[in-house]
Amino acid sequence: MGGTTVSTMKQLDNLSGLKEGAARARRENRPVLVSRTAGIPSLDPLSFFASGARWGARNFWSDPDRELTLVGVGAAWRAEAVPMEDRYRAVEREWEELLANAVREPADPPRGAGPLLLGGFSFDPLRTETPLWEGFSEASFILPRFMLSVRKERCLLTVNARVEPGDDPEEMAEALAEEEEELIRTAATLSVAPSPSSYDAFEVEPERWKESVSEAARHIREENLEKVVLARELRLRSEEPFAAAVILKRLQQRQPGSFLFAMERSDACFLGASPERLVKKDDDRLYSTCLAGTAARGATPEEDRKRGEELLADPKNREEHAVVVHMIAEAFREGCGEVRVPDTPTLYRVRDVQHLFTPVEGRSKPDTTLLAMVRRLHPTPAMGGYPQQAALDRIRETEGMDRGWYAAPLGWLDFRGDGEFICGIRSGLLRGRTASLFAGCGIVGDSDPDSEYEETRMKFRPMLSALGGEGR
Ligand SMILES: C=C(O[C@H]1C=CC=C(C(=O)O)[C@@H]1O)C(=O)O
Ligand SMILES: [Mg+2]
Repeated sequence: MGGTTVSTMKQLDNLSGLKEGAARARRENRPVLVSRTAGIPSLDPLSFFASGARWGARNFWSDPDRELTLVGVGAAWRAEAVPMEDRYRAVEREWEELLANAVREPADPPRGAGPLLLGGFSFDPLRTETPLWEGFSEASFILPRFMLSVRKERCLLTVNARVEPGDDPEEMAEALAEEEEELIRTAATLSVAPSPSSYDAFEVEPERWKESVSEAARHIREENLEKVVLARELRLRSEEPFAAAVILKRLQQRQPGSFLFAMERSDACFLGASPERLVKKDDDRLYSTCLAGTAARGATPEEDRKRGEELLADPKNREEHAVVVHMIAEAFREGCGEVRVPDTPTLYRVRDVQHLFTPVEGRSKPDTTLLAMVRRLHPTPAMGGYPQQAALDRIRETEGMDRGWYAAPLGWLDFRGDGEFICGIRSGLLRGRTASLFAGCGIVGDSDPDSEYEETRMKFRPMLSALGGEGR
């Protein structure tokens, strides 16, 4: 089959939905979303991501088992919420409104395909905004123009378009078919190969950070605060611009067991390999994970096991962890029935560290939406502290940096209301030749500043290694 025939067929596919959408838009005198999903030959998600540079607004998402990978390119529609309103509800409402009169082909696309938003919220809508995070607003979700979904080796392409009253469906179908053809042709031939790169790194006020840890620990001993997470920043500069696709490739190779994410907003990209799920919704099932309490990996299997056992028995880390389990279990009991929480944590090991781990599950009550659960949970004591408000006040007072989207809820939400959000840790913000990496630690009453500092060093490693090429 020749190239012309293929693109003509695609155009026709798009056309029927777009015609229906255009008629509906005219009739109702408002924009209509037209979304078409179809199987395509196998494509490498990272090649698709790299090929999408021209369209911008790229979003990458992959779960820890690599069962589902989503790559969005370009924006057919955006939901952005202003700080003063309930940002979770605002995004939900705009999404529901857009979906209400949408045309879907097929009507019931498989999980992880069809109309789906990718994006995130900032950590703290009351933060003092700095230029560092320009483009990353308090809520920013994108419905991609083109989205590749890879699920159990199967590739699907979703094409989304917003049809305004008066738009010409034939013109739109032609433009979409041309872009789609270019995107897929480039992705099929391009391969993302990491080349060695180098950078200079400097720590932003490490001594001041240690002092803030001592001060926070004192507060916890003396006042009505149980735990607070304090983070710090590492700033890097390279000769060449940092390339998100290459860094994702290294993260993919080196960080099995972690979610991979990349979210591009204007000329910057926030990306990372986070082991921490905030909440996942699959029909009426809800899942969260409590991940808090950290130790190094061992150089040998015996040493690794020994460190894991010590972590499981360590009172300071168990306390850090227990506060998280208590809060997440509580939030689940409010939003769900049949909540299941194991009594004791186990270990979750990723390349550079091991954590205490407790999974939490429940069945959502009929009116419990995914974003309602995000609102209930964020920030958990693994990202903020406990009690929540007192911890946020302490962070604003002592951390002295704009967290932006670091440690914030990032994820996806589909047209059924299913989706998944993670906590945006083990992450960094790329902008041209500079990168800012972030890492934080749960501080409790007997936290020691030097060991917390060492813990942040370990937590920087996944990103440092991914930014710097082989052997780091
Ligand atoms: C806040 C971070 O980690 C959290 C997640 C797991 C373990 C943590 C800890 O042991 O302190 C932190 O609460 C980070 O990596 O930046
Ligand atoms: Mg810790």
